[in-house]
Amino acid sequence: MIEFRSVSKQFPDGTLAVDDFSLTLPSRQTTVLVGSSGSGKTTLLRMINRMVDPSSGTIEIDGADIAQLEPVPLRRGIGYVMQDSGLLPHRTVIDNVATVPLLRGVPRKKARAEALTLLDTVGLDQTLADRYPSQLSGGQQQRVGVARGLAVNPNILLMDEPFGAVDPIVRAELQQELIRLQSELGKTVVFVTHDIEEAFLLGDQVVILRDGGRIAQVGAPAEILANPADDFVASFVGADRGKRALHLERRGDSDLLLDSEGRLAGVLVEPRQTAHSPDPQAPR
Ligand SMILES: Nc1ncnc2c1ncn2[C@@H]1O[C@H](COP(=O)(O)OP(=O)(O)OP(=O)(O)O)[C@@H](O)[C@H]1O
Repeated sequence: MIEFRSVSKQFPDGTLAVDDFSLTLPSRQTTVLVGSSGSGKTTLLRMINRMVDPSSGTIEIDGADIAQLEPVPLRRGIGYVMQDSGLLPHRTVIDNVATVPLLRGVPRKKARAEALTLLDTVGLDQTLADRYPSQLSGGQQQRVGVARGLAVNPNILLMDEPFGAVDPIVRAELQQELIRLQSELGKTVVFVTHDIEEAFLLGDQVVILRDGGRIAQVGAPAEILANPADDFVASFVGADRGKRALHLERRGDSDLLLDSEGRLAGVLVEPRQTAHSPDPQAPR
């Protein structure tokens, strides 16, 4: 579990990127931070692995205040996947995936064997192992980026617009791949996007941000769709309602969450009926 408590970040030039942000991110679930450009998503993500330190407030991982942990080992134990894959251009695919395990002292042969297995995990043919990143498609590069993020077998996987730079078809494939991976691996995923459809597709918990990392609404996709907290959220989630991939429809006594082809993606359960399900905001 990751817990932000009254976290703010002001950069030296005075920009208040995050203003008093508090949130619990449950273990083994995907939390998606979604908001427009400059709303503080990347800053929030980078505070989890101490690439950025808060100006005030605390962040805990499983009860440990990360300000008390050494940044480098902390960072090496958390998977991080970025938009441009962040691969080292002069290293082969296999060496890119094995980089962090090697830095952590895993013997070379073992690190490479594990990296080969990870290529399978992310749906890449092992024959690509000896290519350089420039010899791969954008989608393949992103898969290598995900494999690299998983290489240290982290409990936490941070993903910063990982599918933002690929075309829509490849993007849809990568999204499905992540859903499959997550159902197998059960990581605590924190995913940043500015695409609300992607947020609803991938998120167990979706956090809609205004500027300054202020939370406009947090909840499961169906809850947000059914009860947008205010006009800001309503317009954010309904900007292209006509083409919406996921939408709610009332059938009899139930609110059903349907995809664009009318297939059932979920059933909305009223909060009062979920007394036994955990409240994602409740401290645990
Ligand atoms: N190193 C920095 N120094 C000063 N200001 C910064 C720095 N990094 C980010 N900011 C500012 O902090 C605010 C939040 O930035 P951040 O990158 O977290 O937003 P974001 O929601 O991830 O945006 P995007 O979707 O465009 O990536 C912005 O106003 C940005 O200009």
